[in-house]
This record gives sequence, C-alpha cells and structure tokens, in this order.
Amino acid sequence: MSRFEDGFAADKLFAQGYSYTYDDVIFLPHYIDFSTDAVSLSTRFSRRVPLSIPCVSSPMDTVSESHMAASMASLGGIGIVHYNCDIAAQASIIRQAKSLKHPIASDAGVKFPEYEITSLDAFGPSSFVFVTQTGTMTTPKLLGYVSKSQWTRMNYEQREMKIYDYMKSCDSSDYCVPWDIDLEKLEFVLEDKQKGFVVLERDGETVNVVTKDDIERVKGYPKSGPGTVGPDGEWMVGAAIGTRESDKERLEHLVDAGVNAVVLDSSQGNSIYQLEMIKYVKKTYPELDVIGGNVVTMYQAQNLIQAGVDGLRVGMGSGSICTTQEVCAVGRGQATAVYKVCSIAAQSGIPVIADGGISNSGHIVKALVLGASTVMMGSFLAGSTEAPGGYEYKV
Ligand SMILES: NC(=O)C1=CN([C@@H]2O[C@H](COP(=O)(O)OP(=O)(O)OC[C@H]3O[C@@H](n4cnc5c(N)ncnc54)[C@H](O)[C@@H]3O)[C@@H](O)[C@H]2O)C=CC1
Ligand SMILES: O=c1[nH]c(=O)c2[nH+]cn([C@@H]3O[C@H](COP(=O)(O)O)[C@@H](O)[C@H]3O)c2[nH]1
Ligand SMILES: [K+]
Repeated sequence: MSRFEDGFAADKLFAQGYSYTYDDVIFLPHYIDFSTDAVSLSTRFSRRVPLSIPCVSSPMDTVSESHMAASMASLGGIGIVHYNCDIAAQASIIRQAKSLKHPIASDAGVKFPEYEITSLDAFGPSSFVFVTQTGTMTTPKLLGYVSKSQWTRMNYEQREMKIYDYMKSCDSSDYCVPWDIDLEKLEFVLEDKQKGFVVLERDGETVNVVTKDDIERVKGYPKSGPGTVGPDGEWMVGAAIGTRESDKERLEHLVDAGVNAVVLDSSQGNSIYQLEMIKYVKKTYPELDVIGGNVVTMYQAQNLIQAGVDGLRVGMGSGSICTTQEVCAVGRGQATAVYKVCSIAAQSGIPVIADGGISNSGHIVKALVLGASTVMMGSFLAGSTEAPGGYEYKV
C-alpha cells in the first residue's frame, strides 16, 4: 500500500499515468501529536550537501548570481549559479558569493564612470551613488562615489559632467574593512568612521559596499538559522554546467573558485552526453557532488543513478516560463514526476530536487510530501528584493 491512506492510493492513481501538477493534488488532514517547533526542515540537497531549509534557487540568469547564492546559503538553502555567461564570469560570481558573508544588497545607486547624474533619482533611497566599471556591484573594483550632499551643491554645468570627472575616491583604509567582519562590528565601524558607508574588501578586491541605511534596514529583520557553510567556513555555492567538452574546462575553473556541487543543466538528462559527464566528474573530482537531470521517469532516473549521480533534478515542462513541452512535445505532470522518481531514488538514498512550478508554500509542502528532498525555484525568486529570512538580494 502506498504512503497515502483513505483511498488516495497514489500508486494506483499515478500508475495510470495521470499527469498531475501540484494544483491537482491535495492531501487530507490527519492527526497532530507534535508542536510546530518540533518540526525540522533539515534535508539534503545532494549526497554530501546538507541544508537546514529545503530551498534551492534555480540556475537562471534572472535568478542566481552572487547575491542570491549568498542569501540562499545564509538562510540555510543553496543557490545554483547559472552558466549563461563565460567561464571567468561564472567563477568570479562563485568567488564573490562565498565572500558575501553579509549578503546585503545595498540600495545605493551603482553607475558606470561615463554616467551623468541629472536628477536625484540616480541615488535611489540612498545618500550615495557608487561607481564601478560595469555599473553593477559584481565587479572587483570600486572606482569612487558621489554623495547626495555633494551633488546637490553642484551647479547645472557641473552636473553635465561625467561622474568620473567629479567622483571622490574611496580606496583608502578610511573606508575599507575586511570582508568577514561581524555585522555588529560593522555597525560600530560605520559609526566610528563617520563616512556613511564602508567598503568590504577581500584580497584587494571589492566584495560589497554597505551604507548606514542598509544596516538599519537589515538589523530589523528576523535572524535566520544556521547558514549552509562548507568545510572552508564559507557559504556553500552550487553551479550549473552543460555536457559538452568545453564544460570540462568550465568545471575546472569552478572547482578552483570553490564550488560545492555541480548541476548538469539539461532539459532531458537521460542522454549519453550526461552519462559521460557524470562519470567524468566522479572520476576527476570524486568528492564533488554532481546532480543529474532533468528527469521525470523512473527509467531516466535509474540510468543516472547507475552512472553515479549524487542527486537528481526532476521536472520537464514544469517551469512557469518553461517551453520544453511545447518545443520537444515531451514532459510529465510535476506531481507525478516527483512521486515516481522519488520512489526509485529512495532505494539508493539519492536526494531529489523538485524543479519548477513552485509558486507558493503549498507547492513546497506537496513536493516534499511526494518525496522530494528540496524544491528548486525560478520565477518565484526572480526579481525578488526580500528573502524570507531577512536578507535582501538582487537578482
Ligand atoms: N524543466 C525544464 O524543462 C528544463 C529546462 N532547462 C533549460 O533548458 C536549457 C538548455 O537545456 P538543453 O537544451 O537540454 O541543453 P543541453 O545542452 O543539455 O542540450 C542541448 C542539445 O545539445 C545536445 N548535446 C548536449 N551535450 C552534447 C554533446 N556533448 N555532444 C553533442 N550534443 C550534445 C543535447 O542532446 C541537446 O540536443 C537549460 O540551460 C535550462 O535553462 C533545463 C532544465 C530543465
Ligand atoms: O524549457 C525551459 N526553458 C527555459 O528557458 C527555462 N528556464 C528555466 N527553466 C526551467 O524552469 C525551472 C524554473 O521554473 P519556475 O520558474 O516555475 O520555478 C528552472 O529551474 C528550469 O528547470 C526553463 N525551461
Ligand atoms: K539556463
């Protein structure tokens, strides 16, 4: 008899190949004999990666870069950095994520050197605009800053200049603090330096900038549980790669950057290409967890388990922006896929990631009850500015 009672015999229902999405499935209430704080959400992302919450951010360029990956780890989950970028960029995103001990996404404006500040909008809610080569915070060098008070004192001609011509430098030790400073100490240093912001630096590279307003904002958030910390004492970070020859070189750079698990990012994982890549990763980096997928049937799953995967990612056509079912004419209802793959993965103790179609906490519960160890989210996180545990992240 399956795990379900009262006539909802999942085996029978799912066995008939019903294609169920999470919204077609609901569970009956049963009996409670425990308190809510007796519930532990701790789980495993893959064989060697434990998590304290069952949440994973998807390897999509609109979802997982350094701030998201650091935030997910700080909350007890994990982020999977996308590979929709060149090898050096993906490696540096991983390095920066591991250095973002405080993944505070400052609300200060960040602009490139040629930008002209024509209105206060450039500052956003903050009192500063910071200048980097690319106009984003994911570059290792802060070129300078402009304060709102300085800008408001400038006349019209001056305001037509490029930021580069009048920004102030901030690479002196007056502004810089070590990347792994404690949050409480950070607050004290901000008071003491009277500069309004500090630059978090690691090995001469800018990791982040934190302003006084940022500290006030983050201080008020509920403290999150133990983060997902690796043996190196830093956040654990995952990354996606493909299954081509060039992905072997990519993987080497990601391992150098300290990646803790690698996800083979294919819409259909049961291919000779993926089986070869799984064997290559296990032979070359035996301690590095490799997650295969995506799969939706027991047959696909069995092949990847035999090849040596440390985790399976389930979902085809389940993503809210997913086009796989349209373009490939294959796929399966997510609830059925999760239930079926989990029934075979459990026999080998392989954790399953339910990937896609998660847009509320009910979906998370359903995926976990159907047997998944974690859920992977894309659109639900894309563009978010508030993490559940109180850290903000930019996507
Ligand atoms: N839920 C879903 O439907 C999912 C969709 N995706 C998305 O789709 C994107 C791309 O997925 P795919 O197109 O499946 O990527 P892919 O790179 O795995 O496959 C693309 C094509 O290249 C072929 N290929 C792969 N490795 C090869 C090799 N070594 N030699 C020769 N041919 C090879 C594959 O057979 C396939 O025809 C992913 O990055 C992801 O964003 C990914 C996972 C799940
Ligand atoms: O066929 C696809 N083309 C795409 O461009 C694409 N982007 C994301 N994905 C997959 O959907 C998952 C995210 O789904 P949600 O947004 O529902 O969380 C992701 O985790 C992926 O598995 C894609 N599938
Ligand atoms: K992708």
